[in-house]
Amino acid sequence: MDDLQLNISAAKKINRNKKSGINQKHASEYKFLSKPVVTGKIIARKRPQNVRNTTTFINRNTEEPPLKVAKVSGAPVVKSIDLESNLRDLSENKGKFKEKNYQELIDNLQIKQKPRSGAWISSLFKNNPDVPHIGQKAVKPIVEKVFTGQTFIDLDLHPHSIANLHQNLNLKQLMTVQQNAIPVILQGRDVLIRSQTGSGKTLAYALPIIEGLQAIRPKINRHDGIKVVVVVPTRELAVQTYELFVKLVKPFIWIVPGLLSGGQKRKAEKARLRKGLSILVGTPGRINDHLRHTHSINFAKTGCLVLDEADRLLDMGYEKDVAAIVKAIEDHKKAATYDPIALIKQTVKKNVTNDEATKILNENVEESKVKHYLTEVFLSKERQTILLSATLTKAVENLAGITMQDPVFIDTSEGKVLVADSLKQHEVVDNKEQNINTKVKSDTDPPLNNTVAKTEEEKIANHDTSTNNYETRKGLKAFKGLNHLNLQDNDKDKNIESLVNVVSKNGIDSDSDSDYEYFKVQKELEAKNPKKAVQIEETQVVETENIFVEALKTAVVEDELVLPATVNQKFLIVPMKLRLVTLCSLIIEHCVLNKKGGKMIVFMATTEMVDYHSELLETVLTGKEAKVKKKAAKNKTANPKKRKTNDDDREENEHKSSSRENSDSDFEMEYDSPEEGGLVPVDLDVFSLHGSMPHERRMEVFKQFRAARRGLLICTDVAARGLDVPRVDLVLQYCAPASATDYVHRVGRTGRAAQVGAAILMLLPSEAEFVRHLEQKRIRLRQSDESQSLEALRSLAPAANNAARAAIAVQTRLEHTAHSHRDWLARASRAFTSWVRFYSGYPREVRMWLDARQLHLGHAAKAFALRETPAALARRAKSDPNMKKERPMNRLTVREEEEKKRPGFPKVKPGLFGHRVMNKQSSMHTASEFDSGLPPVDTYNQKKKFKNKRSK
Ligand SMILES: Nc1ncnc2c1ncn2[C@@H]1O[C@H](COP(=O)(O)OP(=O)(O)OP(=O)(O)O)[C@@H](O)[C@H]1O
Repeated sequence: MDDLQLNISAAKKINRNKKSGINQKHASEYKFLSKPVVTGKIIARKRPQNVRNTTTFINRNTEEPPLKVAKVSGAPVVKSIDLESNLRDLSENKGKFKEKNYQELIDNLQIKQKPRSGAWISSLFKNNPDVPHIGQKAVKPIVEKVFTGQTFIDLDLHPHSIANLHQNLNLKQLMTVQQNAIPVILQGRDVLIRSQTGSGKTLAYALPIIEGLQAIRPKINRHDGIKVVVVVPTRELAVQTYELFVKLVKPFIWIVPGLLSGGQKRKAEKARLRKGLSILVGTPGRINDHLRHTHSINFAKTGCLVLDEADRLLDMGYEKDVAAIVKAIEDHKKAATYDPIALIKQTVKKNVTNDEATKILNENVEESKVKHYLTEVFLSKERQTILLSATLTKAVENLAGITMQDPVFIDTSEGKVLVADSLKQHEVVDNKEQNINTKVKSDTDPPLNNTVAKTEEEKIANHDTSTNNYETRKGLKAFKGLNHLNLQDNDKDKNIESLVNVVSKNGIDSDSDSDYEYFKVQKELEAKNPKKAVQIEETQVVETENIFVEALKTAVVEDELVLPATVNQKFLIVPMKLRLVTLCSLIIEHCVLNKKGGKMIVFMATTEMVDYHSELLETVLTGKEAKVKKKAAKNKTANPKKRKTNDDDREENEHKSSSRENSDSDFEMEYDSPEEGGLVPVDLDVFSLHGSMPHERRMEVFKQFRAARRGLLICTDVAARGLDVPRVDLVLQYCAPASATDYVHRVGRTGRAAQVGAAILMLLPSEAEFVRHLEQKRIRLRQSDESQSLEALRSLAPAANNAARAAIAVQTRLEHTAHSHRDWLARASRAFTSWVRFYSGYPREVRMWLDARQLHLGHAAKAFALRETPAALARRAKSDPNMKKERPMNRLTVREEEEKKRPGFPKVKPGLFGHRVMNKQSSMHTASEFDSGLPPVDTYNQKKKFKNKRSK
């Protein structure tokens, strides 16, 4: 609306100058009109003032210095008269427009005013809300010790592995999670690991897996089938994990890791699968796609399933794919006939008799007994499951209940180093049974819980850290010396027996021991007879209640979050209109002025925001704009004029006129001397990453940013999980995260492996209390001084004599760039609209602090360098065919109708955890991370058919 007002004034001035040529008033007296509120009411009030000023305009001198005059940006005079008369109509007939949408009329008028180039009244520092200084509460953050002081030699590992770690990975000391997890994984146990970001979880599971595989005799080869499946949520993490496996198998070249995360066509991946892999690393969508469409993928020999970032994998969008993978492993293993003699004969690959094969088997069993039980798991029909994350959710608890047997829970936070072993259940249950028995005898005996609490296991479950270290872990001691397979077999038999008993009692035949079958049966029972179903639940509770469950439940309920102590966490409260310039300032300060060369990650809410901001910031800060303009000019001369629609013509003309104007200076209205608004380009590498980018580009960006010594990465939450980019020393959350968990993972991209890092959370004044939410989760942040936040811009606009003027110069340039072409404007509007949508979709848990109703959308538009009203922007977005309207789903691999029918994990877990589990809504509203990245198979076949037809 500023612009509207400004152009009206200018239009009048020109008309009247033409008529009279008399000057009575200086132009500067009317150039800084106060900003009217964007409502019809205000305009109606303002209008008579302009009418009264008519005489002054008539008497204006035509020879006013050009620098002081607002530019009309190519808008023809006739247009201005139309506008003027329209406005008069509006104001004078205000009462008569009842049935029309008054706001829309204004917006339409405003749209006709495009483009708003040239002179501009900056309101960057006007009408901003006060920045609250909320201080900080005394929060004692949970601290996790990263290194233990012990070395890899202290573990029972192959000497080649240790040498490889020293020489090729330069790793010597053990991290806490590695020290605790490696021995347990080597035992072949199912493990759930929680440990802070950057604490070395990947090596904690990869190293023992390689150890278990290399010990198999005769040596495995790639034709022996997929022994290990590692599922991770993003393609970048898949590449990273695969690369670690490649490094770890160097001394054991017969183990072949493989990657299924895109980058290649389905055909190439199929060929790789046919050739054979020992370890498969991939994203859920991609693996699932091959499960559906590639015959050579088979999990019959899979002895180990790893779900990294388990809580993320259970978000909506991934859950069904993960469920399908777990089911496939179970089904393939069930269908396979386990014949060790046949396996030996196949592996040895020469004609051996059965006796010889038995001899080899016995020798190898002897050999493997000396080593790890994990090796035996690989040779059996069993499966080890490893779940990992820095944060736990109820969905993970649920998954643990479904997929794990006798699991161990390892939590390395705050000296707890909790290792809760479910095998203690038998003792606990025994105690309970004893108590129940005693209770029958005497009602005066102490209650059950009191008795059990005295046991060692209960101490562990209650997080009694005094006795709870690695040495005193009863679970492991209890397990030592026992054959894992025997234990599992016994337990399993018991469980199956009880299940089958219950099931047959209820008249349903099932010989299945799979969790899925169990739940299918359970659901059917529930539907038939709810009471009987409850009976199963109760039976299960008594059988399986154990310290693992207790410890996990406590961890999920407490939901306290751990972040590396080496990260300096701050929050910065910035009024909406100043957000974009503050972002520029922080980037300059960190990536340009920092002599050491900073590497920074900026998290934004949507893919459109990432695209737009990375382009805009690169253009404005590095002076790329000039180069682009030159290129565009060249193209224009080279390309013959195309036929255009009326609309196109209009926009083209407007664009031309704006370019003409901008050839003088962009900042005449802001400064006495035009050069004050000039920006000095800086040397900055800008990268962008989000889930909707073409796969090759994504990988390229990821690898380039990893290798870069300095630079800026603007990304969505797709980069928030697991990515290990060296030397990232600042993480800026430009948009508030959707949960405290997301906050932790974003911050976790810095301060990895005990390195120093910093994290800034940028909040609006209305969002300030979000910090309290984080403090409740034991996250400590300090408030940053906002008065200093624009200082760095002075190096960008050296002629500006203070930070505020520099900010105005930068904002003006940003706005100018955003309005320099209709493509820019379309991109900006898309970004703005996607952000508004994102904002109104914050999960309920955080909506009280991140409340869309508190937003001033007019100010928000300014933060996107836009000059239009939110209504006009919304209309533009509505008519924009490129604007994504729906949340992405796994639409490339699975059709929508199919998707609805696909079973996920059961939502209600009877027994162990006994409550309803709702998976958290994914925060990646606009990312297509869930896609496998492969085209639908039908299209592929159709193409083939089409080609065949044509060739005939
Ligand atoms: N023993 C070790 N000594 C030194 N550095 C290590 C050691 N183990 C792992 N690292 C390094 O620590 C960094 C973080 O490791 P990793 O990516 O496995 O962390 P993470 O716990 O999986 O993090 P996130 O939760 O973010 O996924 C990596 O750069 C890795 O090379």
